[in-house]
Amino acid sequence: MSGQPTPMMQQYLALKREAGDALLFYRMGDFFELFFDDAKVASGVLDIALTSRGEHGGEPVPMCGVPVHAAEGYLARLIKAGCRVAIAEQTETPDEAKVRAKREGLPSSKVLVARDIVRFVTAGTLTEEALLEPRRANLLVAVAPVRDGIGLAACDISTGRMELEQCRPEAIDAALARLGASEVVAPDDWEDAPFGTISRPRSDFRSEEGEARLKALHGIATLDGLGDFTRPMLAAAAGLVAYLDHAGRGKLPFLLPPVARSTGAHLAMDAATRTSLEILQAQGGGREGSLIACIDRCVTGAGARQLAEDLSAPLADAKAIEARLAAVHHFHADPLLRADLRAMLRQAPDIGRALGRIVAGRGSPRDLGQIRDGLSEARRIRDILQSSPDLPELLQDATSALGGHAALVDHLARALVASPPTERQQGGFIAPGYDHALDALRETSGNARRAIAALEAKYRDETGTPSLKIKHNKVLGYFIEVPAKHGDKLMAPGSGFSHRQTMAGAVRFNSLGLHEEASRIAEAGGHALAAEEAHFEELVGEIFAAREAIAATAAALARIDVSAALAERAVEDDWARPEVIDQPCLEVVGGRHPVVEQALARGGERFVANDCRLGNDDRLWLIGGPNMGGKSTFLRQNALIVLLAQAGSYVPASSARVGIADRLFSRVGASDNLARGRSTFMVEMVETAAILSQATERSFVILDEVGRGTSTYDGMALAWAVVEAVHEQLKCRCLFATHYHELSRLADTCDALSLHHVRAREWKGDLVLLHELAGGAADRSYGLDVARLAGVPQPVIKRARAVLDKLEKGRAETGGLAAGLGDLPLFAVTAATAEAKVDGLREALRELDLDSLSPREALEKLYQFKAEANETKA
Ligand SMILES: Nc1ncnc2c1ncn2[C@@H]1O[C@H](COP(=O)(O)OP(=O)(O)OP(=O)(O)O)[C@@H](O)[C@H]1O
Repeated sequence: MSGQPTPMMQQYLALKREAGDALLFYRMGDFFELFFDDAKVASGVLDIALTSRGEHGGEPVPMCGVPVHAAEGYLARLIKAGCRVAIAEQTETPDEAKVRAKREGLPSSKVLVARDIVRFVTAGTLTEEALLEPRRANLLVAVAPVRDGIGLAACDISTGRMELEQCRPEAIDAALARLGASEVVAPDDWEDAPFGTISRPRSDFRSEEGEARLKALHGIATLDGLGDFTRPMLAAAAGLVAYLDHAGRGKLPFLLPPVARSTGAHLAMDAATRTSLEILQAQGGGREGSLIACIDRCVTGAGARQLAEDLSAPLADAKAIEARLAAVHHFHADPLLRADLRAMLRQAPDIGRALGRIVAGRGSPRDLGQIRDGLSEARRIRDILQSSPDLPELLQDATSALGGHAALVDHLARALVASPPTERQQGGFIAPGYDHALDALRETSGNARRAIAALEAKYRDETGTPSLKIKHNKVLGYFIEVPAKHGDKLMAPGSGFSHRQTMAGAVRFNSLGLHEEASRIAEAGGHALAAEEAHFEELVGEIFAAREAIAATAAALARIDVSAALAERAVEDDWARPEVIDQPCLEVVGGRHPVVEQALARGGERFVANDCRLGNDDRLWLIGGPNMGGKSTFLRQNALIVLLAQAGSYVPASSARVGIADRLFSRVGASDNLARGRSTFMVEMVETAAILSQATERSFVILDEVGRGTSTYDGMALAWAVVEAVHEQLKCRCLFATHYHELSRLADTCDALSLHHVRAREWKGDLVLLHELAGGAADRSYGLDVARLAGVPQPVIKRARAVLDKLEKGRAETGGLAAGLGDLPLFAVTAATAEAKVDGLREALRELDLDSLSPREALEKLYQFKAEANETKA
């Protein structure tokens, strides 16, 4: 049909306009249907059939659908694929629609069931257990770039946690990388929005609005008691709450009072550093092979989420780090306590997320049961912690947050059955003995059920039909069924049975007795359900009232789990407690790379431990040696040791003194990380530029073969200049791995730079890589030997050897690539001297009294200045 769209289509199109770019799930009976482009996208992602239904504008309308009962699984796949979904439910039943039609004077055949969007399902606004990963936080972040900075508001609505912070425009990428949000929203006029950001109207991001919403949300007159919130932070909070309001269609999820995250409280790492150190994700994209996969021994999902956060945002404050280390030490020193605690934690359900669902109005009886079990487990944990002597402060604080729920636990324990169901519509979750009226109703329906069973036996006897059965289905309710061949007996007038339905092989009947018992069941069942529903609401209300204390208990359990898990990990591979100090040093004895060590152990190989000693007078190590010799591994293991120590963990070393770093940078020379749209060398240079502009004297930098992505001369020249800049200007701790032997000359001019190499040995003509770090420059690079090890054919190796001999001969004769570089003054020094000379000239000009000069003197002065200026240029 073309021309005027049908009423249904009109309703659909109006809802779709509201849904915007979200896919519209349009409820029709037992299905959610999708139309037009939505249907094409969804059928592609979900791999379900694309059909069509009717016409619109003369064209068939593409359509696909998913059954309502299985919608969660489909939603999960759509969200994972980056889609957002608007759920349009029927907001009245067909009967209600008919009544309405009558009231409005419409023919009942014309009336359409009313529908409305009840919720937007987006990656950042999930609470369903099935859609969330248990060991990963699910963050929604709002970014508010305003005049005095950029505000960020982050929340995990599955647990209610909310944080506000402010950063400078150049630090926004690093902040977003740290948060790793599932969804980012920002004002539509923000030009630097990263790809995938959801645009929202600028008017949503007003700081006054943010302040007002937060006050109203937490019922407080001023935010002063919560922390110091700046204007950009409040603007971001406004944007966040407005988006949640939009997604929940006016129903806000669980939000705890916000915490202000202060800049400088954490070790800053940008996105490239995180990727290169493979903290939460390996280069391949998965968790396998990452740092967290290697160290995570948490026994609860909440603990794993906390650990991921600790590793994403290590601390920069010695006291706070020490507090965490003391907690790990406590469990490290007491294996029995650790084992007991971990066994208990394993039993504890994820109360943080159960609470999130309950407060968001999506809780189930099972969630209530989880709160009951989690809180009572928390009390048992509190008891054993309280009896442990010399509890460090962090654990004392956590312990005190575990209790205080006695009345609630007691109430839940009395009210609920042992394992409450996930569905509340069918009832059956309130324990017997809790409500006598409910027990009586249940007894009535139980009696009636027994009476029905008795009726079945009685009718079999009376009719002489042993195959007679009393059955139940949704449409008919209770009925009597006999095989078709016995149907006539019951059809006979005066039999007491009334015919209801004839099927292919059976006939169905009703009887007065059955009808009476069925009515008793239905009535008692209805009342029982209503009673259970009322109890459910009451219990939810109680939990809601205690939400902040329950969230604090959940956070305390997570912290305890992390501390015990880090202790467990430290014991496994004999890690050491680092000494954390406020000086720019790094002294590691017997350091190891946890991920490489684990991989080697699987193949029965041993990792060779290495030391690292960086301090004020030796802060830049230039590391050479053969390919595959272990340079990258050494660089990274030291960066990971700094990161782990500042996150409050023991470290893979025999001992470590770690001077707190303000920023950590890790750069790997071009050739990896393709698929980024920029040439690899360009990426390398952009990243190097970032280090040169951002690192401070307190930073720790690892640079791995910077310059290798371009021609030898260009690459070496850049590497040279970068090393000089790090040494002369940044003055930070730095490990620099390179294949350019020529750079070793820098040791002559840079006094805080020292040379090191990974050792290799030739044994019976074969190359043996020792993976051992030694002082001094590498003797040669062994590139051809490694190529031979890798299986490059012998003739090619032979030819390469001949070419190499020629090149080396040339080098010996001419002084090589770096000939003449020895006389090159340091660039920073050159720049500084030139600057001083220009200043001198300026000074001389200023002091010159022009009126007292003769023309000849003036000319002489001019010549003199010109000569000095020429000198400066040189
Ligand atoms: N300390 C060590 N002990 C044992 N094996 C090691 C050690 N360090 C590295 N290895 C092994 O050597 C391999 C290569 O190490 P790595 O990538 O660090 O070398 P590289 O010197 O950076 O090489 P290239 O110059 O080719 O990049 C590792 O994958 C690991 O298997």
